[in-house]
Amino acid sequence: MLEARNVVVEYAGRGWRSKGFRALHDVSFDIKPHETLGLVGESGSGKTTIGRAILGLVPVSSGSIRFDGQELAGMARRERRRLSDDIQVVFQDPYSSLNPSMTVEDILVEPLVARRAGDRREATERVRTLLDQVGLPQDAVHRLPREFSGGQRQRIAIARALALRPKLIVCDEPVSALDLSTQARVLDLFISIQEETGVAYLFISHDLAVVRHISHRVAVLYRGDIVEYGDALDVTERPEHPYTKRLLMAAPLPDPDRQAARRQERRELLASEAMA
Ligand SMILES: Nc1ncnc2c1ncn2[C@@H]1O[C@H](COP(=O)(O)OP(=O)(O)OP(=O)(O)O)[C@@H](O)[C@H]1O
Repeated sequence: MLEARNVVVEYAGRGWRSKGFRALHDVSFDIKPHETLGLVGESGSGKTTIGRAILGLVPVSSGSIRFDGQELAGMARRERRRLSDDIQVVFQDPYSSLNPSMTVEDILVEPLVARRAGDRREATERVRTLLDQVGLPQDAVHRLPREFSGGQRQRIAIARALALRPKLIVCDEPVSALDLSTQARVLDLFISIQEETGVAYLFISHDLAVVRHISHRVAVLYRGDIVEYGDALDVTERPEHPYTKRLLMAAPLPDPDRQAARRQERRELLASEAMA
């Protein structure tokens, strides 16, 4: 679905004497329909830059990013706007990514109205479905973002990203600002939404354990280059590149059997909560 080939991104220097900075050197990867590609690397390795290049927020200096066969690099703004129904984003900070003066209903209706996706009644119906999908109560519609916890706000941001039924969501550190138990619940929500809707994710995180939990495949980014790329378990359990080994040593992963058992327990808990 998305093919990035030999992508180079250079940020312009600030002063007339300062040189530009090459944030991505020669980056290639694919995202298949319905899959999660995890992108892991330390701060400054270029993860956000990859997300921004896909979203058209930074220009690609050379190389190609194709989405459903269409070239995104250098695409005109109007065409890009049409595509933005298909590619959505969830950012890290659930406190600044939602307009504080809009109710949840307005936040969720806005993308539908902007794209003329049905009339107001259909939009209201869609909002109900979205709230169900992200596990928020129906009475959330009349409340403001400040009335919700960080995890709940991230659920609102996820509902907004889902509103137009995108094919791909760029998730840029979407659980990093949350405490550990909320992280686990929001990650499971991402997984269950994918099972339900088939949406694909580019899931950006500095945390190898988070990336392993959610990803089918993983790309490891180091100073603007992908140094390791493959099946999530292979990359995270049997890394070949010294940098990935270092990442793993810095943050050892929990025992995979225990992790799988905990994932199953959480699924059962979520299912029983949904039944209740
Ligand atoms: N607008 C900009 N102008 C100049 N340099 C930039 C700009 N944005 C990012 N950079 C530089 O590009 C490199 C990659 O940044 P990027 O934000 O993509 O990294 P990251 O892996 O997402 O890091 P973090 O996890 O800290 O967000 C960094 O060295 C950063 O300083």
